[in-house]
Parts: sequence; structure tokens; C-alpha cells
Amino acid sequence: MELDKMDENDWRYHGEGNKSLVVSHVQLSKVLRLLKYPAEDSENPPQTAEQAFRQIQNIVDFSSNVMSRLLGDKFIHSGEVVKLPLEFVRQLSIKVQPQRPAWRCDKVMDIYSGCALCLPNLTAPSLLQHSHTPPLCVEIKPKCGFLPSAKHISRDIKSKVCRFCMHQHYKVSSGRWKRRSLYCPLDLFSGSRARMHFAVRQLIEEPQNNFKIFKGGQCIYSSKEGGSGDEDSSDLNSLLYHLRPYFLYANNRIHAHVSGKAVLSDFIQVLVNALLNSGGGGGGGVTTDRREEGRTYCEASVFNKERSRHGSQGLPHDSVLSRILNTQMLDSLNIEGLYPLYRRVEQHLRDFPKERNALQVDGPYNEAFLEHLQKCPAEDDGSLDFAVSKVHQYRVAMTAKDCSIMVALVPGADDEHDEDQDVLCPQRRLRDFLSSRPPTFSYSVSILDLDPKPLDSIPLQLSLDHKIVSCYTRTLAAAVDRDDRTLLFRPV
Ligand SMILES: O=P(O)(O)O[C@@H]1[C@@H](OP(=O)(O)O)[C@H](OP(=O)(O)O)[C@H](O)[C@H](OP(=O)(O)O)[C@H]1OP(=O)(O)O
Ligand SMILES: Nc1ncnc2c1ncn2[C@@H]1O[C@H](COP(=O)(O)OP(=O)(O)OP(=O)(O)O)[C@@H](O)[C@H]1O
Repeated sequence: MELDKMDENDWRYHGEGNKSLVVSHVQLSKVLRLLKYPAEDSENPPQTAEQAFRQIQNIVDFSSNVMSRLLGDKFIHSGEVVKLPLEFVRQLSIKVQPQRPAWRCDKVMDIYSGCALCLPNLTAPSLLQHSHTPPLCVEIKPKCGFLPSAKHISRDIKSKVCRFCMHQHYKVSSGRWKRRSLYCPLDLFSGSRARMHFAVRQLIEEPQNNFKIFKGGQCIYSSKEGGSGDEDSSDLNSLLYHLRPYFLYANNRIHAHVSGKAVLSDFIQVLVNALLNSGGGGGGGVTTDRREEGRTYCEASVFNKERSRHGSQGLPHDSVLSRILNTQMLDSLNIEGLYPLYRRVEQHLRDFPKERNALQVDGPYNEAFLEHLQKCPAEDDGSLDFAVSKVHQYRVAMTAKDCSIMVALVPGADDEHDEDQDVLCPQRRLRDFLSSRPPTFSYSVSILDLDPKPLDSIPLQLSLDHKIVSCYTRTLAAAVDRDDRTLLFRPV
């Protein structure tokens, strides 16, 4: 890619989140991730080109020096900052505008700095392109997978119902989504195949911004509301049409009709396998067992509670979910327990504003930053140092609660059979065919969106926490009044 000869016709709209817009190259396996600004700032960009460059360099450093050490560098692609010709960026912005979902247009793409993050295109991985079949890539934004410890929370409900499930009520009541998702992150992070299968089924049912499927780099399934702009993108029949050819070999059905239910079930099984085996097979142990703490089951989950008590072995050590969960759990105090420590830091910065750099509040995100959060004393000794460590830990945990997982799946790779990588060779395909098992896939698992969360997001988190819990308790109280059994009593 020659940066001085960039042509907007070589790039197309790929997707966007709250903070960035992503375009993909039409031939190379590359994406550019550009910053976004509030639309009202479009005439006067809120930061200079140097500041934008620093912001993106901070993202690269945070990802490569901090998050990759906690999550495992095999999952991380930190990318590099690039300087693009301004005319290219302007033309690109005009080109992608019609494809952008209306609800994301309260922000505009940064056309002033010319800076972007260049990353491998994880939905069209070049490593897997030796296969004739386009890879299927599944993107999951799993959100927070544990309940806070009762010690630090003021509302008992927070130790019973997870934040995601409570947040769903708030999102629907505030008009963010039309329907509630019945996905519960605690099911996905449980390590129990049945619960994980159930969780993925709910993600397919109501993808919102938590689930997307790409085929050969193109989004084929996502939420219709706020989705990719493709009318059919959340149509289950259209998804089955795409998936069916990948699963014809399974379960002795080569010449028979394969039901949609069976195709979906095989697809979910393959995805769950990739999530559980993503650690590369080493160790084989299970992650910290949280069952004794009673923090692994959310009372709002629709998964049968009795069944969830059995068969949960925890997540395999080193699997992508285990790594993410352990990093999320660096939030050991919950926002309520953390807030007084944030205030301690904030007060200090008000008194000594020049210490912002020394405390690495806005970076640099280097070894020293990581060390500071890893060497946090166990007890609060009233010091600034303790408060800063805890705040750093909390911000890292926030990133892990908001990241996404990309699982790339390729069926029937022709080269050498690699048991660890779960590659499908012809003998294995025959074995699967005869033994009624779903076909095996080669896969690669990555984690994306590992941006540092700013210090100012902490008070916003506290205020959102209050809103979410209040909305949920009001909904619950209204359900008691109405004797609404669907909310009060879960199916058995
Ligand atoms: O607070 P949450 O849990 O709603 O997470 C926000 C996400 O909302 P979600 O609930 O996943 O739809 C939100 O996602 P959406 O814009 O809703 O797609 C962002 O990821 C936001 O991060 P940032 O402020 O852009 O860095 C996220 O904010 P942070 O809390 O991570 O700062
Ligand atoms: N390296 C990549 N390869 C392929 N697709 C990507 C890549 N990075 C991002 N994307 C796509 O672009 C979308 C938006 O990117 P991303 O989640 O990083 O944006 P964001 O603005 O940081 O999100 P958030 O709303 O969580 O703040 C992703 O959901 C994903 O589909």
C-alpha cells in the first residue's frame, strides 16, 4: 500500500462504532480505522493533527504494551498509525457517507488530521485465503461476564442480575433498541457448552451491536436496526442460505435435506469449539473457578437455572474468553467502590495539574503503566498511589468489557492435518461424516477494539450505573404489580 498514491476507489465502507469508522481495501487484507468527531465539531475539529496522531499512537501503545500482555499477544493486532493524503480522506468521507447507518451520523469522520490506524482485515484474513471457500468470520462483543462482589455495591440486585441484562431494559425504554436481547454474557463466559450454545443462539436471535457475521469480508448478518444498511442482514433465512453449504457434510446428511435448525446448531457448535479451544491446546486447566463465589449465574438469564448448576467446568485456561474475563475482573471494586478512589485522583490533579503526565493518566501506555497496575497493593493505605493503580486497573477492565472477538472459520483446509488447529483434512471429513459429527474448521481468533478509556468516562459510568439499576428495579416493581410472570419467573 503506497500512502502517497491512495485512491478512494480502492476502499469501501466496512463498519463503524461510536468512536471510529472503518474502511476495507477491495483487494488487500487491510482496513483503515479513522477517528470520528461529534457532527457539531465538523467545521472546527476538536483536536489538531498532532493530537489526533498522538491519540491513535496511544491506541497502538495501549493495545501492544498493555492489553496484549493481559490478553495474550496471539489474539492482538495493534496495527500502525498512518498519515494519509487529506484529499484522499475527504473523497473517502464523501464516498462512504451513503452507506453509513443514520443513527451513527451524529458523528462525522475526521477529515482534517489525515491520521488513521492501519490494521489487518480480520474479516478477510490473508492467512486463511489458501482455501477456495471464503472464510466465515463471526464478531462478538461479549460485554461484562461476571457479577460484582456484594462487598462494594449499594443495590443487592447488582449481585443477582448482570449489568448487560439490566442494561437491556434501559436500552429499550430509552429507545436505543426496539426489542430486548435475551443474550446473557454470563452464559457465554460460563465454559458450559450448553449455556454457551444458548447464549450464541440468543445473539443470533437479536444481534443488536453484539453480533455480526461476515463471509469473505462482507457483512452477511447483523442487526437490522442500526446495522450495515443491508435490508436482509438480519434475516435468518438469508443467514441459513449462506451457512448451509458449509455444513452439508455433517451428520450423514450429504444427500439429505439439512434442516435450518441442524445447520444453525452445527454452526454454533463450531463457533463454541473455536471459543473454547482458542488458547492453542496448552495447559488444559480451567480458569479461576468462580462458582463458589456464586457470581457466575445471572438471575435474569433465560437459561434453565437447574441445568446451569450442572456441567459448568469453567473456561479452559488461556482461551480467549478466559483471558478477557480475567482482564475484566481487574474491576474488583465495581464502579461504586472505585468512584471514591477516582475522586482522590481527580482532587490531586486539580491541586497539581502538572502531575497528569507523571501519573500517566493520558499515557504514555508503556511498561511502567502496566507495572503500576500490576503492582497494586492489596489494601487501601489511603495513598494516591493505591488510587491511581486502582483507576488504571478499572480503565483496563472497561476496555476488556467493551472489546470484540473476531473468530475466522475456514472449512476443509487442504494442507496438513493439524490436530491442535482443528484443521479439516479429507480423512477427518470422512470420519466426521461417518460419525455424525459437525465438520471441523480451521480457525483463528482475534480481539479488536482495545482503545484506552479516558479518565472522564468514570463519572459517566457511575451515572449510567444508577440509571440502569433504577430502570431495572422500576421494571421489576411494575412486573410485580402486574404479576408478570415472564419477568419474575424464568422458565424451568
Ligand atoms: O457503557 P456501555 O456498556 O454502554 O458501553 C458503551 C457501548 O455501548 P453498548 O452498551 O455496548 O451498546 C458503546 O457502543 P455503541 O456506541 O452503543 O455501539 C461504545 O462502545 C462505548 O465506548 P466508547 O465510549 O465509544 O469508547 C461504550 O462505553 P464505555 O462504557 O465502554 O466507555
Ligand atoms: N481489524 C479489523 N478488521 C475487520 N473489521 C474491523 C476491524 N476493526 C474494526 N472492524 C469492524 O469495524 C467495526 C467498528 O470498529 P470498532 O469496534 O473498533 O469501532 P469503535 O468505534 O471503537 O467501537 P465502539 O462503539 O465499541 O467504541 C467493528 O465492529 C468491526 O466490524
